[in-house]
Amino acid sequence: MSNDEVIVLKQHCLALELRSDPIKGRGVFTKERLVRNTLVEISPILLFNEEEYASHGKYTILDQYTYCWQGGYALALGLGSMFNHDSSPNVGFIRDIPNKLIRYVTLRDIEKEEELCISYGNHLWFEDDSNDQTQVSSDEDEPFPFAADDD
Ligand SMILES: C[S@@+](CC[C@H](N)C(=O)[O-])C[C@H]1O[C@@H](n2cnc3c(N)ncnc32)[C@H](O)[C@@H]1O
Repeated sequence: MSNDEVIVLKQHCLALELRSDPIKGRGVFTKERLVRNTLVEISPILLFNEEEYASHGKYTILDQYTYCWQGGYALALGLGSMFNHDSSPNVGFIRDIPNKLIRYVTLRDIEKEEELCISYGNHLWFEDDSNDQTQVSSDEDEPFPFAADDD
């Protein structure tokens, strides 16, 4: 995929697209207006246990993608790994531990052409390029290992 190529996700029932940004990399955008509480994605997860993650995963690119999970760390398959961070997110996520899924739901109405973003929490490992950098506390929902471990 070249940097400016748009991938239309035809298999998805919502009109979502992956677009690339020179700083943030790939991100998820909507081509249609979405109302609050719309389920935009269900991602099955791949679970790495604590030992496996500590020995291997954390030394790889996985460390930029994995969510803290009961018993280890989880890689969201599908679009779940493509949501960029915004400190005022328009999408929330809910871990379904027994079913090993993450559900992503809109937190407000979202206009056509907006990027869909989640919050990674307050402990970022990169310079935040989101538009509104107001800090919000989301301690209960720190998705990434850096956020949980590096204090
Ligand atoms: C879970 S990935 C998101 C998908 C990623 N953009 C890609 O192309 O694979 C997390 C990475 O995206 C980038 N990223 C996400 N949100 C960002 C933001 N607000 N500002 C700058 N970089 C961001 C960072 O490089 C981060 O390590």
